[in-house]
Amino acid sequence: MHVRGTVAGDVEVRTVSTSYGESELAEVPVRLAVESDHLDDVTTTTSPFDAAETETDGGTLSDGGAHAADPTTITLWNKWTESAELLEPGMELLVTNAEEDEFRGEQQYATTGDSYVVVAPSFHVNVTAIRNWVECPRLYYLNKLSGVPLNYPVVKGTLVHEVFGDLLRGRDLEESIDARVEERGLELGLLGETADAVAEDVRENATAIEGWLEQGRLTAENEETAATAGDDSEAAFTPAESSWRSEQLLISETFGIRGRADAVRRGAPVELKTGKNLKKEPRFKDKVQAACYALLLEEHGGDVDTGTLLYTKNSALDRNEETGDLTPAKEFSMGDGLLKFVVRLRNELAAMEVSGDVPTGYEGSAKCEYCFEQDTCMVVSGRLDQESKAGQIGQALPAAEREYFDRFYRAIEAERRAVHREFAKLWEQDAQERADDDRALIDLAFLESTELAEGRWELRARRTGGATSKLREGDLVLASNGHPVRGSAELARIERLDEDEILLTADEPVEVTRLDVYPSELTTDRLLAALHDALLKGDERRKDVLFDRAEPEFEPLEETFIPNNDAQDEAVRKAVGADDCALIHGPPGTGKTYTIARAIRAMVERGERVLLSAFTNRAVDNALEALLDQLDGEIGEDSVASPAQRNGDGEAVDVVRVGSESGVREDMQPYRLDRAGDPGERAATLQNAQVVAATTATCGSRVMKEQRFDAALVDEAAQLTEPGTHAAINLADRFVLVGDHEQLPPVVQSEGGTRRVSSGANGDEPRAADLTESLFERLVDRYPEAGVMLTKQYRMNQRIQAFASQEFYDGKLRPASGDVAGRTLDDLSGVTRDDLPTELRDAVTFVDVDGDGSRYTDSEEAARIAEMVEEYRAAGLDAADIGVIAPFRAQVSELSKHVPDEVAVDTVDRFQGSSQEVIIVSFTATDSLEGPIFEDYRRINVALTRPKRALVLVGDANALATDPVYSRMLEWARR
Ligand SMILES: Nc1ncnc2c1ncn2[C@@H]1O[C@H](COP(=O)(O)OP(=O)(O)OP(=O)(O)O)[C@@H](O)[C@H]1O
Repeated sequence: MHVRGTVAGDVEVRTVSTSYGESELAEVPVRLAVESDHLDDVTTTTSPFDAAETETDGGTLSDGGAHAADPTTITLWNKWTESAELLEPGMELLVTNAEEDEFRGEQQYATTGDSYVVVAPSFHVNVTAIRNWVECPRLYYLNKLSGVPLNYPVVKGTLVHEVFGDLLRGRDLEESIDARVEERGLELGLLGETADAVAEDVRENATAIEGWLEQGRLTAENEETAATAGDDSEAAFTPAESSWRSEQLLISETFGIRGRADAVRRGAPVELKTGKNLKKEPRFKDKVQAACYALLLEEHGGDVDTGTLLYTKNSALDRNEETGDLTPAKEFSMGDGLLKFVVRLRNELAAMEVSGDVPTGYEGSAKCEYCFEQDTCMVVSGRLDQESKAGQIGQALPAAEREYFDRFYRAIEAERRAVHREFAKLWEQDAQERADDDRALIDLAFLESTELAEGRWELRARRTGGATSKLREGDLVLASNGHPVRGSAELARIERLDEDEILLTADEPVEVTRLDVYPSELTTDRLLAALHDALLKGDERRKDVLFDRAEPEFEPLEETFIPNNDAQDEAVRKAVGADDCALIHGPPGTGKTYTIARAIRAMVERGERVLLSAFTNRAVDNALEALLDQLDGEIGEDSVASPAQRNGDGEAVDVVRVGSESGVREDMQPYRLDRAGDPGERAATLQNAQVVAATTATCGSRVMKEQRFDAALVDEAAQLTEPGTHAAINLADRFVLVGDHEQLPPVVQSEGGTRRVSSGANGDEPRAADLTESLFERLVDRYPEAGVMLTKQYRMNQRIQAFASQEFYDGKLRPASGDVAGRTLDDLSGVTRDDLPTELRDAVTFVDVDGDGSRYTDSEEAARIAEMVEEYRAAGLDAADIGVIAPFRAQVSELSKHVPDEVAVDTVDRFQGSSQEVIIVSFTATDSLEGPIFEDYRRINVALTRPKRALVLVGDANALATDPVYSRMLEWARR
C-alpha cells in the first residue's frame, strides 16, 4: 500500500529497543491525501505549491492543511529517519509499500523493508542534479546558478556521447565522428579548435566504446548461436537489433526524479564518462547516477541488478605510464541499499529546494581543498554573504543587490516549481484533459516509422479530428504510444505539423498515437544564469544605474536621423548617444520597429557592434527586416550567397541571425547562422558580424554568452522579466529597451500558485509579482528623462485610436497623417462600404448580444460574429484581412467552428504585435466580468489597437457597463 499526504506537525526521531536491538524511528503526523494499493490510483496532489482543491473519498482536500480528516501517524524506521528529519509541516510525503496497523482505534502506517520514503514527490529532480549533490550540495547550487559555460571538455563530452548513441544505433564510427564534429563547428570554432584535432580526440575516446560494444557483440552472438544451433547463416549483429538502446528519457511519478540514461543494455543502465578511472570500482557519484536510472527503470517494470560505467579515457592511456585498472567498462551490482540511498539523497535536495534554503556545503562530507570549484564557491559566498564551508572571499554586494538577488532567485525557483507541476500533469491528467488544455495532441493514427541514414528515426502519424494545441514545428515533444510516462515514449522533434499529418524525428522508433508538450526547465535555468551574471559579474556602472545609484547619462547629439517624426528622431538620438541606457516607449503602430532599425543603422555607421534582440522570434525577424531595408538591402538572390548589407558609406555590413531553423522566418533564413561546418569559418562568421539578431532566450545560450557588443537593442522589452532582459543586456556595454508597458506584461507561470512551506530566515512569500514587472517599466518610472514616447501612430483610423489614446496614453497618441486618420475599408481594392449593413459601415461599432450565459463560451456571440464575417466578405473583404479576438481558449475554439479557416481567431496574447484591417472582439462577458481579458486593462488596450480600418465589439452591454473602463468604452463605441 502506498500512502501519501501532507506533513501536519513537527517530527521527532527517537531510539527504541526492539527484538532486533536498538532501532531509530520517527513518527510523522500526516494528513492523508488518498490511500491505495497502486500508485496509478494516487491521483491527488497535495503539493504545498498546488492550490487546487481536489475531491477524494476522504472529503474535500485543499492545500495547506485544511483537510477534513485528522492527521494519521506514519512511522518511518531506521535509515528513513534521515529523511524524516528533513520534513517540515506542509511538505508532501509519499511512502511506498507501507504496512497498515490499527492502534487505539486509529489507522496507522509504517515503513516496511520494501518501502521507499519520498519527500516532496512533486519536486522533480534531475539525475544530473543528484550526481552533483552527492559530490557536494554547494556544487549543485553553484552549477545551477551559473549554468555550464562553453568549454572544450563539455563540448567534447557531448560529442563522445553523441557518437556513442550513433554507434548503438548501428552507425559507422568514422561517419559518425565526422558528422558530429561538423555539426558542432560553431562551438568548436569559438573555442579555437580545428575539426581534425577534435575528431582525433573523439576517436580516442570512441575506441573504448567500440571495444566495449565488440564485447557485447560477442555475447550477443554467443546467445544467438546457442539459440539457433546449427544455423551458420551470417547473423549480422547491429546494436540496434539487440537488447541495447541509446538515450532513454525516464520520468518517475513515484520518486520525483527524471533524466536521460546514456544507454540501456539488457534492461540495465550504462553511463558514459569521458574521464579516466584507474580504480577497479566505478566512482561513487557515477554509481549514484546509474542507480537513479536503475530506480526509474524498475519503476517502468524492469528488474535491474547491475550498472555499467564506461570511462572512455582509460583506453587512451598508455599502459607503461599509468598504473591501475585500465579497463574502461566497470560493472557493479545494484543493491537495494544503494537505491534507497539515492532516494534519500534526492529527498535532501528536494527538501532544501522546497523550503527555499541555500546549501552551505556542510550537508555533505566533500573536502573543499580538493574541489576545483573552491574559488568560485568562496567568491559567490563572499559576494552574496552566504554561509559556506569553503569560506568567503571578497566584499559582499551592497544590501540592495543582495536583496534583489534573493527576491529574484526565489521568484525564478517558483517558476521552476510551476514547470514541475507541468510534469506532474503528465500523469495526473488523462489524455482528454490534456488535449482540452492544449497540452497534448491525442488520438493520432500511427502511420509508419522509417530509419534514417544516421540511425535516427522518422515517425509519421495522421491527425484525426481538428484538434488544436500549443505544439509548433521545431518543438520537442513526448511522442508516445498512448501515455507519455507509463507507455513507450520518446523525446521527439516536430519536423512538420500539417493539417492532417505530423512528421517527427526521434532517436528510437515509437508507434506514436499521442504527443505531449515537454515541460522544460531551460528557461528557468537561463533566467537564473542571467541573474547571476548581471549581479556577480556585472559592470559596476551598469549596476549603479539599475540600483538607483546613478542617473543614466547621454552624449548630446545634433544630428537629425528621422526628419518627419520628432519623437522618433529624438528616440534615435537618445539611443545612439546613451552612455548607459535609453528607453523608447512605443504605443501601438508608432514605428518602434522603424526607429530601432534607424538607430542600429546609425550605430553601425559609427563602427559599433550591435545586438538586436526581442522576446519573440517574430519581433526579431520584423526588426531585422526593417534594418535590412534601412541598410538598403533587398533580400534577393545575391544576399543568399552573401548576406551582407551596405551601410551609408557603401561598405558591407555583416548581419547574422542566430536561431533555430524552425524559429527563423523563411525570408530571414539566408541570414541565419548555420552552426554546422568548418569551425574556423563558422566562428568567424559570428565574430565578424556587426549586427547579431537573436531572441533574448537565445542570448542566454552558451554560444551567445561568449559574444560582446557595444550596444544591445531589445524590442518587446515590456514583455520581458527583469532577468529575461538581463540575458540580452549582459552582453553589451549599453542598452536600449523598446516597448509599451501599457500592453501585455511578462508571462509568469507561477502567478498565484506559489507558497512557501516554511518560515525560516528568509520566510517571506516569494513574490511572483517581481517577475511580472518588466525592467523596462521599472526604469521608465524611475528615469523618465532617459525615455522618449513615440506619439504618432501609423496604423489606426482616428476614431479607432481615440479611446486607447485617452484611456492609456493621456490623449497623446495621434495619427501620423491625415491619410492614417481617415483610413476606411473603401481604401481596400474591391471593397465597398455601402455594401455593408449600416451598423458595420462605421470605423467602430458595438453589437449588443445578450449571450447564452455560459462562462467560457458564448455560442450566440459566435453565431453573430460568423454572420458579420460573411457580411464583410460579401462587401468584398478578404477573409484573411479579418481577425477575431476572444478572452478564452474555449471561445476561440467555438468561434473557429463558425468562421472560415482564413480568419485569424485567437486570444489577445497571440495577437500582440500584429495588426489587421478588421478586428472583431468577442467579449464573452457574463455578469461577473471574469477572465484574463478583464483582469488586466492592458489586454483590452492590445485588443482595441489591432485594427487599421474597422473595429467591432460584440458583447453583453449590461455586463460590460458594470465596470468603469468598459462603460467608457461602450460610450465611445456607441458614439
Ligand atoms: N517616420 C516614419 N515615416 C514614415 N513611415 C513610418 C515612419 N515610422 C513608421 N512608419 C511606418 O509605419 C508602419 C508601422 O511602423 P512599425 O512597424 O515600425 O510600428 P511598430 O510600432 O513597430 O508597430 P507595433 O505596434 O505593431 O509593434 C510601418 O509601415 C512603417 O514603415
